[in-house]
Amino acid sequence: MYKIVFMRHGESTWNLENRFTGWVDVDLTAKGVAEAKAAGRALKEAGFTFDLTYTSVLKRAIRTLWLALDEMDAMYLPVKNDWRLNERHYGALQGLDKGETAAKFGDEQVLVWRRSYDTPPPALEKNDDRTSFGDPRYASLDESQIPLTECLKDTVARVMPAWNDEIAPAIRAGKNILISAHGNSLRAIIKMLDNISDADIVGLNIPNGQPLVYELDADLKPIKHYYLGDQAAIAAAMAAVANQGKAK
Ligand SMILES: O=C(O)[C@@H](CO)OP(=O)(O)O
Repeated sequence: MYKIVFMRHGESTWNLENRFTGWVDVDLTAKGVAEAKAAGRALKEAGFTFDLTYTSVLKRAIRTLWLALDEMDAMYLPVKNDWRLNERHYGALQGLDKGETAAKFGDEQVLVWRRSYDTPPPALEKNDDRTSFGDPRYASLDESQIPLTECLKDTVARVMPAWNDEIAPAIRAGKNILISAHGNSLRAIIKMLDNISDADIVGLNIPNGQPLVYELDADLKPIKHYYLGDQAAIAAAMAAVANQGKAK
């Protein structure tokens, strides 16, 4: 039996402001820092140890990982930064207020943009200042790999090669792995692992800064999964994420 732990970053400044974030590189709030440290303590207290860690190239996930590792006294662990674990690109919605967007376009439309499997948000224009073209962290990528928007299906298509080519072989080699990533890049991995239908994935919301443990069989099929920590608080945090896209 294998185990892997996933963790969404702690609260970011744009989570607090309720803005669509995607590939924008915002940092953690003080609450996000506290969540990341608490996640590290929870992992340590539950006896988890790791050999290898993965995160995105966005600082909210990277800092969450660093803070959690510090709490575990495990900052020596290798950290692999992979752009393919980035948040889903939110296209022209990046920077907009989620509640205001719902008031303008309706809760239903915003739910489709936030959670549907194959309907992307409106795309950025190529000459929009908000594109990631020219950002040095993506210098090794072909321009065609840098999204202007993404639906979850697109995110699955970029995350899965990272899973299949890097992470799954490391799990099979017996490495204990911690992944610090994002709400929608984790939804992409979980959809694939649990074989969640395109319809049911709409209802899956991931809370900030809560370690999510997956136990996997020899074929890397999930046996069970559970969040560490206070289950009522986690359920409330998931419901709060679901409600972020509603007009007040
Ligand atoms: O804004 C985003 O990039 C994501 C995660 O914070 O939000 P949502 O939950 O609306 O997909």
